[in-house]
Amino acid sequence: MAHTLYKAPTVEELAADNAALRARMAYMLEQAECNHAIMMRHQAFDLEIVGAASFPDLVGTIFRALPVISELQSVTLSLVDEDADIRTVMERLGVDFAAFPDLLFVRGIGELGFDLGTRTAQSAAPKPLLGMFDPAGHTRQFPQGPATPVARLQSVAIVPLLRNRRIIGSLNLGSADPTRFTPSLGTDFVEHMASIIAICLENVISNEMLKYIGLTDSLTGVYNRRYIDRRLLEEIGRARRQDYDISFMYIDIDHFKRVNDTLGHQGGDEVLREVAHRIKGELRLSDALARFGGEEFVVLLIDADLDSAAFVAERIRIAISASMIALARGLQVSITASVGVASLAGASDGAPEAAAQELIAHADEALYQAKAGGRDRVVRYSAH
Ligand SMILES: Nc1nc2c(ncn2[C@@H]2O[C@H](COP(=O)(O)OP(=O)(O)OP(=O)(O)O)[C@@H](O)[C@H]2O)c(=O)[nH]1
Repeated sequence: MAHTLYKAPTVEELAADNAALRARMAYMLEQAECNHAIMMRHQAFDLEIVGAASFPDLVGTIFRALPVISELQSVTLSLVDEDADIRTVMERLGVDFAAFPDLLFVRGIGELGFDLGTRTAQSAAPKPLLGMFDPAGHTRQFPQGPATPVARLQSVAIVPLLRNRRIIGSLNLGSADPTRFTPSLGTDFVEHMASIIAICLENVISNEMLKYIGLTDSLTGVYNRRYIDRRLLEEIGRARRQDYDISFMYIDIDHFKRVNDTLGHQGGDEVLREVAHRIKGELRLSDALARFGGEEFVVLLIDADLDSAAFVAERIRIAISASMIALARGLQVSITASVGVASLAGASDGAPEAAAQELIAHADEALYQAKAGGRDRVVRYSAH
């Protein structure tokens, strides 16, 4: 009978095994700690983006934090903005897109790079595209620029941003590690991250849209009274702190009732839109134009005393009356406007709310005098 001889390991062998096991355990522990740290960083990131109060706040956080916590060389976002509504509204709300070179807009989902086939509302959502970076094929997601060192990218993940199966854009992740994103890799993690980003994006975009709608006049697209009331208080505070003057003007179309009576309400609306356009053409970017309702426009001029405001008012009056306004049905109409101007220097030094009311009342009084004096003129407020 053959015996298998069992040879007891030597003490040295046991010690070596032991050391190898310990090293392996230490490595696994280190990996677990590392994964835990990554998870915690991602949780903190999720919390931060969920708490973002505005669109610039959200995209700023994504571009600042995601490359760091995910150890990526490039993170960009492509947003579907078919009619450029998102871009227009954000610009109107003061978002500086130059600060976000990694924020990209596309006109349709076809431009995102996913294989959509004949996509219907019932189609399955597209999956993330993981693979080697292709300098020719990925220029749309990773445009060359100082902020996006494309040359160093080796592998990329293009992850769809989905809201209720609707594709709102893509999250584009670029790594210098060729093995970071490979087609065989699981996509649960990046899909989860993209779903949180998509929810946050949709939320802030709808909030900004609501903010915009709440502060603008739907007929002419200029600001409304709520905006001016708020802005005036801020500007009065700033003007007093920095010791400059601000002015306010009321612009009222003359005999607008006649315009409406002869051209109809729709014709009147067209005139209002064109007048808003002409006034805007005479203003600086820092000035604010609003419709206070009816045929009354107001302008808030920053860093302008009564003299310069009256000068601008005269330019506006001429721009309104200088040429006929062409209407959709081939008709033309000639109109004039009366303007009342007042400045903060002419108001008392009370609380900003009282000063704002006084400034508006002074401009209104000057407007009344312009109407009483024969219309088509500018009158500056002066205390009697
Ligand atoms: N088309 C149009 N008309 C409006 C709108 N809001 C107010 N109006 C009209 O504006 C006219 C204002 O008329 P009035 O306040 O009597 O003044 P006016 O005819 O402009 O005369 P003066 O201001 O004294 O020169 C009215 O006919 C309103 O119906 C609007 O949103 N669209």
